[in-house]
Amino acid sequence: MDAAALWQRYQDWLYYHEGLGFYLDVSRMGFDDNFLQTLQPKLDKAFKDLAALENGAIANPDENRMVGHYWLRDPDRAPSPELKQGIIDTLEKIETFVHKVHDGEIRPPKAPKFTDLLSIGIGGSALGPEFVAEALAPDFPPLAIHFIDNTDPAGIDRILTKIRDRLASTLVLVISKSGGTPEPRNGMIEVQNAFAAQGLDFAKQAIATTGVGSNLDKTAHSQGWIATFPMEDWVGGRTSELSAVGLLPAALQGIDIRAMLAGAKEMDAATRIPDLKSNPAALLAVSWYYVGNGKGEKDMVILPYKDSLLLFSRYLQQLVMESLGKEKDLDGNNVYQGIAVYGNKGSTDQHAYVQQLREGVPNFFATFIEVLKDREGSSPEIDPGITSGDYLSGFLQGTRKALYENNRQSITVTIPQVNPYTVGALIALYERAVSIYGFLVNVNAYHQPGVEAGKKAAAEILDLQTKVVQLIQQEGKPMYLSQIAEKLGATEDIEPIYKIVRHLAANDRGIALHGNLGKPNSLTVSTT
Ligand SMILES: O=P(O)(O)OC[C@H]1O[C@](O)(CO)[C@@H](O)[C@@H]1O
Repeated sequence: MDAAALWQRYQDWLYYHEGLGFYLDVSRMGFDDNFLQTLQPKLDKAFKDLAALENGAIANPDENRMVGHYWLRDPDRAPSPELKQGIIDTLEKIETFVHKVHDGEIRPPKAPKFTDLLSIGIGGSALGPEFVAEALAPDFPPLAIHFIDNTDPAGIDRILTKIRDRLASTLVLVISKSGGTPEPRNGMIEVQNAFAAQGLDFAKQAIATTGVGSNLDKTAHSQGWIATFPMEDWVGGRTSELSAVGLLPAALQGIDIRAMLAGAKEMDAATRIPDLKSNPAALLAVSWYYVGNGKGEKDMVILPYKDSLLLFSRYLQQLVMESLGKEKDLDGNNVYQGIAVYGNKGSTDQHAYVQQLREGVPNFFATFIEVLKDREGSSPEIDPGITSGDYLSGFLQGTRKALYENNRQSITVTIPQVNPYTVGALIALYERAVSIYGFLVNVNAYHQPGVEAGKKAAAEILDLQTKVVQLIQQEGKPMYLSQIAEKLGATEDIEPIYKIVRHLAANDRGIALHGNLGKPNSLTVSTT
């Protein structure tokens, strides 16, 4: 396309939302009218399905659940007065609680005020709060946030070491919808140990956000934690950032959560319009469908040109991949759907992987996130008439152009600045784009059956470990791996047994390996 035609296409397809100061440019995606006409019936159905979802349909049939994250920012849309009141009450509870913490009315037993917030959670119970903290936390927040989002002992130590002198003034927030996920449970127990070691009363410094009646909820109540906040059955983990999961830690850090909700509500209204050109979420979903043939054939590379949006791609990775990455469609056919998401930030990535994007395997499309405002206040000139922000803006334009010239397609999302209002809007935009795309490809975007297989296998490994250790202790003499496997009636598990004992031996856990470490069959295993 020559420059004039491209400029025309840019203007024809440019979406602008005045209230949000938000632009979406899909002109560098190659769809044509023919494609759009063919897709229109599916898109019309997706709009209808989405309207039904918002009205309280069981949009997650496998789990027999409603999907209600859109009600969180517009409680009037909740399908019953009770649900509406629940949303309003939780928001008020969060605000009252946060006010009291900031004022020192709710305070730790051995310090005048809480200074730090330690958030323990994983997946949807971590990625949203992490993204928002990185994007929006003030430089000197009332409570400085730290995250434990794994069961990595060294990672836990790193955080606990960082805050060890302020543990007495640290508020611990355990987030888990199910209240039974191993990683946050392990993190919680390790943090409880750290509190005990300093003679601190964990319960007097702990709060939880979890499903009502979950194990975590019961623990928090029986131990007398300061407070618990509900996570509703109809909010999925990966769409929970604008529920208590994300709002509570955000508010504790001094972030304006009402503005986040208002931005999301505004974007929800814009993305509810059943017309492609007037609906930025539909424009995204249709672009994704086009570029990947409705089968996720191209990866989504997220390139925000703003340091504070660094974690947006990690956040989107779960939102998109856990929602869309499905073996079966809603009719039970094997479809192996999904869109792979990765990214980091520009212009940093230009010096990492943009080389491959421009010239290598063309298996992706890029999404540039552009922020118009460079910084608060004025910028010094780096070259005559040129600032650092001009460079950043120039690099974005340059990379977009260079990719296009080599037939690499891209979308550009433009926001006026990074603030609670625009971040709320971005979250809502992608939540709804995922909903629409899910309907376009006919998958249940709200369950995650594939995660269960790995969890189950891990639990079996831990059971096997207990048996292996008991056997080695009982035998009291070195044994070959094959002997262990045979005695346990687990000959098929010889490889996991080897990995278990190798891990224990590396961690002074009373197990030793003898023989050639490079030849597992030669090894004998004993107690130390
Ligand atoms: O909040 P929970 O129940 O601890 O779950 C954490 C995460 O685990 C998953 O269930 C599976 O990865 C996610 O969907 C969820 O966000």
